[in-house]
Amino acid sequence: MQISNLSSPSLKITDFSTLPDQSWCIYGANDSGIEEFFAILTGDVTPTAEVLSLPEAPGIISFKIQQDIYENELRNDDSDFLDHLDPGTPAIAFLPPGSDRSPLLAALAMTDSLNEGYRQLSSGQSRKLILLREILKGARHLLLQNPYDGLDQAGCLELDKALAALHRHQVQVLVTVNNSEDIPAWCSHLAILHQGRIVAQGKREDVINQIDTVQSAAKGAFQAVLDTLGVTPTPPGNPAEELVNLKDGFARYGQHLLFEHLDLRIDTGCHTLVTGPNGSGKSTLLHMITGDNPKCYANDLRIFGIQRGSGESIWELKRDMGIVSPDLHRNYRAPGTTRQVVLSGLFDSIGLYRRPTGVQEQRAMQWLEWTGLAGRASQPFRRLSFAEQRLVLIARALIKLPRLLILDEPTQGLDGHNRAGLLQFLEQIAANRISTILYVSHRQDEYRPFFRQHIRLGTAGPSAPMP
Ligand SMILES: Nc1ncnc2c1ncn2[C@@H]1O[C@H](COP(=O)(O)OP(=O)(O)OP(=O)(O)O)[C@@H](O)[C@H]1O
Repeated sequence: MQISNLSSPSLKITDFSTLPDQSWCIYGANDSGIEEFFAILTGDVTPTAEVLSLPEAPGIISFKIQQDIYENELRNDDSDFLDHLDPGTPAIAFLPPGSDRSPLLAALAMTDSLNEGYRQLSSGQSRKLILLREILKGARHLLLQNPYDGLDQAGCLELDKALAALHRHQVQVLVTVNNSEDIPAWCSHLAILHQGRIVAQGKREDVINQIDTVQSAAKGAFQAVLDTLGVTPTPPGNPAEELVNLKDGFARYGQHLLFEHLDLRIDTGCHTLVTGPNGSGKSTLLHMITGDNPKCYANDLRIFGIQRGSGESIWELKRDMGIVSPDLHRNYRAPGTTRQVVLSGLFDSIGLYRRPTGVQEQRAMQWLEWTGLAGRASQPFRRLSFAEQRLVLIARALIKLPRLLILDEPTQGLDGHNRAGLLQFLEQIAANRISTILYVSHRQDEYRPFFRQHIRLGTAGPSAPMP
């Protein structure tokens, strides 16, 4: 691969080249131009450049490819013409013939999911499936965008082993990452992208020390400040109210039991962390609480003191919730501007169908400033990068500072500064007793002290108070 004198709206790259025996990691913050750089490498964006020699027929993993597959599956959904839900293309059909014998399937815990339809896979499982597809098809070049995002810890380790083995077998692997902790040990070379330029490149051991300097010069886009919102903290002595109460809860699809005997009670201030391997039922549990999964009716579940299935309106319950999830992100496909997406959080809609007040407009602009996106307020949301879209969806959930904030892997695709910014803001929310937070993450550095209980799915003994 060779790039010389490349110029694009957000990148100026004088020289970048790789050799066949090298595997590269490109590290950059969300605003470094790294998403555009990846799109250039995959041929999705064509910049002006003196030399642009890119790998032929590479295997590609990216947020865009995952979204394209999902949207294609939606287009082919035949549920309306069948007497049952169309599960979509079975996972096995995405893999090259003979893949079912690959040990990597078991290593990534995907053997039991091969007959499930693509849309039934959990977000981590669908990412693993596309990773498997690209790895097993035997491409000589792999281009992977944030490959560890959304994978459970065991999955990250197994993927790391597989990529290290591919590197040893002369497959040229290039990964881009937004978090320095994700820089893999097996990559032989490292480049750092900062403000649209490659500021360091070379052997991993020669460049890694420069990460700290670049990180301290950067600052994340997410800069929300609770004080300026003018919200009154809830007095400490206020009695706690019951927000969620699930008794002896269970979730099952056919023969596949996700969890059972789960007691989950969340009162105001009882910020709750939910963890567990990919496919253990975290999103299913959260969808039961948000009313987006019919399993809530089969369970003894009270939300805000109201028994589910008692004729209540889900929209009334949603009024007190703010939600971010991989599922919301991939389904936020309604046309609209960035500003309209933030405003839609006030009405719990996908798309904006009501006229907001002047105060609401101002508040949305305030949130766009806090996410570094005020300049893109009038641009179509779908044209933003994945990380920018994620920041907008976070703003959409936070704009109404709801009683219950449901954040399912909210930091996917975000860099360290943005993750830290969001978690600091959540800390402020918790300290001022504004919202109660229900949070899912695979990243251990997000397991902050403000969480009061920890629900572990997919392991013995599902629930425990935080140590
Ligand atoms: N409609 C459905 N029909 C059959 N199985 C389903 C359906 N929806 C989800 N599943 C299965 O339920 C399991 C749990 O999915 P869920 O999304 O809750 O997992 P998760 O713990 O959130 O995973 P991840 O960490 O990857 O996001 C998965 O194995 C998934 O394939």
